[in-house]
Amino acid sequence: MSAVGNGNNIFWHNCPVGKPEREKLLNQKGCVVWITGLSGSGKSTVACSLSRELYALGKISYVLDGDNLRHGLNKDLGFKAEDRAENIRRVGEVAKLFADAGLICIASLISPYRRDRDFCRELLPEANFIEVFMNMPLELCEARDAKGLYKLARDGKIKGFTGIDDPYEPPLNCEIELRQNDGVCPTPCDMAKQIVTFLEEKGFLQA
Ligand SMILES: Nc1ncnc2c1ncn2[C@@H]1O[C@H](COP(=O)(O)OS(=O)(=O)O)[C@@H](OP(=O)(O)O)[C@H]1O
Ligand SMILES: Nc1ncnc2c1ncn2[C@@H]1O[C@H](COP(=O)(O)OP(=O)(O)O)[C@@H](O)[C@H]1O
Repeated sequence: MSAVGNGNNIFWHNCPVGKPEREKLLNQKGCVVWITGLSGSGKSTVACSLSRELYALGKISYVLDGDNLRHGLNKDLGFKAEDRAENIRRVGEVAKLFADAGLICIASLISPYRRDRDFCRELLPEANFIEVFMNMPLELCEARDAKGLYKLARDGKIKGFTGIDDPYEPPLNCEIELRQNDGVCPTPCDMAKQIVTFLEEKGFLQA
């Protein structure tokens, strides 16, 4: 046992069944696929499509969706920069546990601040954090406006809405960038397959 944490009386207890043993059972490697982008850029859709593609390949994944987590784990948080940072920190820690369990954890959150995303990257072993940038123009996201939130933000009925009157910092170091080709957005299935190809090439889909 070794002493860790902020307090003096906190100890880390090791378990003999570890990540490698679980990965061998599952025949995959645990990792975090972190999908970032504006509201309406297609994060949740790609996350679900990716989970389905992986399932078809016999690989176990779990989706942590920002909207869904705000119904429970993060229901006490709003959208101020500090709240968003705490939201991302918590999800990063949960994602780390899922990856340690051997799962392919797919986190889909706006996660607008580079610093917050980089914090989550640092939580994981090298190369186990795969940042996917949904690089869709604001105009496209706003035209979709699936939840009517852009309209409310434009009408001043929501303050601090990402992309309208709150910042979004695009990644500088992402592993995968998903974008339109000649003004056409690829299908969710095609984008999910692009991520699957990356995971295959990096060896995450075998123990
Ligand atoms: N002010 C403001 N700004 C941005 N988004 C807002 C806001 N208020 C509510 N919503 C809804 O909350 C969803 C984003 O939650 P996240 O947890 O992903 O946000 S963040 O990562 O903490 O920035 C987001 O869902 P997505 O559309 O799936 O991104 C919105 O539905
Ligand atoms: N590749 C795509 N092509 C066309 N429409 C899409 C695509 N991906 C998502 N959409 C649509 O855009 C809207 C927003 O998608 P969603 O996944 O909820 O985005 P986000 O999670 O980033 O807010 C939904 O109505 C969804 O059906």
